[in-house]
Amino acid sequence: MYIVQVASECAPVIKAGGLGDVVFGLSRELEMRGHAVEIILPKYDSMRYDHIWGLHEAYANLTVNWYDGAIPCTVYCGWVYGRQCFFIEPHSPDNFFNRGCYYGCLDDHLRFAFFSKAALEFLLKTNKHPDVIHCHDWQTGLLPVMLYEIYKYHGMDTQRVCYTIHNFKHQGIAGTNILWATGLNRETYYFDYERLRDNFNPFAINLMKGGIVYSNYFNTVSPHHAWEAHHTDISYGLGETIRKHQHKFGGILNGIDYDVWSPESDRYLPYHYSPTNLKGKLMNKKALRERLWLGHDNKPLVAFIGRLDEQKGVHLVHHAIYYALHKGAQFVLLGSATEPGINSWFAHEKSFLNDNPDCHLELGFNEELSHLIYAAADIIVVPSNYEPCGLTQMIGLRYGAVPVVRGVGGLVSTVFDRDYEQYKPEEERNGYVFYQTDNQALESAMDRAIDLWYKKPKDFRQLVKQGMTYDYSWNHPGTAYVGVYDYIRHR
Ligand SMILES: Nc1ncnc2c1ncn2[C@@H]1O[C@H](COP(=O)(O)OP(=O)(O)O[C@H]2O[C@H](CO)[C@@H](O)[C@H](O)[C@H]2O)[C@@H](O)[C@H]1O
Repeated sequence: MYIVQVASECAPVIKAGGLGDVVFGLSRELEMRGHAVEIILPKYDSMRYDHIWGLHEAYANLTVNWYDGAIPCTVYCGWVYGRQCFFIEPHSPDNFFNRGCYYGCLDDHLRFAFFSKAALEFLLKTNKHPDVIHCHDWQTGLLPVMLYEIYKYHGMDTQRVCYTIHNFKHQGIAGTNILWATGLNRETYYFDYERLRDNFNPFAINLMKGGIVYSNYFNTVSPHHAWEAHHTDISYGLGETIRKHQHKFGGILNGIDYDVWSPESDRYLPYHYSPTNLKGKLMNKKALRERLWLGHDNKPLVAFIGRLDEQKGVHLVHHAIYYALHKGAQFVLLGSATEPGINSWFAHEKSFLNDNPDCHLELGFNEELSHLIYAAADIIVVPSNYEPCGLTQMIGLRYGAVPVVRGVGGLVSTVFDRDYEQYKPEEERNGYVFYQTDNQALESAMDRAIDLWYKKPKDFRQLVKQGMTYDYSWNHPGTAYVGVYDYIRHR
């Protein structure tokens, strides 16, 4: 099969969060299975050019109609650890992707609507005929709309679209100017509840809704979150639309790329280790402590890695820091906040805890450091309010950091409580789960994890090993996505 991924991120060259990991990891898995995969991305000025090999101009004069005029683009091609990527660079005073950031601009919906259109235009002009176009999140929600309403009539009539939703919270709520910009035009036609009109804001269109309505199949990133999206209000107003299109909706659990995330071979780790030899893990812990000026007492190291926002349960993350210290553990946080309030809250905590030898808060995005933290940590906390899948608990498991998670979304499908899991035998349990959103719930799970580390180190090590032997690679999800692609291709 020939598959084209169209996304706003691909790790490690463009990574703001888990979306980047998924686009890269899934593409690698598909290629290993013999499928041809190409990835189309925006050419941001701020992406990590040091992770691209052989970047060269692939298509010089791509003209993309935009409002009444057109924007010329150059398309570059390069390899990101073996994956063939095309980077679209528009040339216009809008400067869509030269903003020193990936997201967070007032005209984000225009930037990514343009990108979606340019991706289709590129496929058309270069005579590429993928069997499946796989789009991700609101940024590319308009792609299937334009494919079926415009590009189908220019010869792109065999392409099928799989649309994956990684986060229902961000839907791309936009004005109808998007319709005029992209050439979809017919405002009354699209501004309909059956098509793009937002279910709650009667004056706006919803790009994610467009992706749902027009794709051949759409999914979120774990079966449990698919259930939540269907039956609870976690889909942020899209429940009605999901129910209407439930015949083509599913949940596929993400994997993690074991070529990138393996303590046996991780290129960022000073010491390698495996479930049968954990000595290297201890040495990484020492290395991290030295790097972050932490004390070397015999204490468990608790970590949090992730975006600092409401989704991740920031109030519980904050409580986890102080509770870990209170319980005689160390705490390392690596996180970045886009919301100014949360950013200054954690910046304040950082300066408050600056001289504490048992705590380090690193605010910002640092891929290299994240690997060392996973490898050094004994426990990783993921107290999310909601979590479509969650990669940090899966990476934590792989690196021997016992996850303490809130029982929502994909966390439920991947972490099984050592003491209370009913459906798994003891030797298949791998962490701790709590359900409520209050401090006491988190404390009860952290208590159990930290107490086991102190009081029954052998049992703790056993739990670590059980987690490390779980298979959360792309193997199973790869099969599931190929199944979906095959299904939509032959329907
Ligand atoms: N400050 C930092 N520095 C370095 N690395 C950092 C970092 N903050 C986060 N990361 C890394 O980014 C990834 C985050 O994974 P998550 O599952 O938390 O994704 P996120 O919530 O962004 O995305 C959404 O998409 C993913 C993928 O589908 C879903 O798993 C998830 O539930 C959904 O919310 C991990 O690889 C983590 O190590």
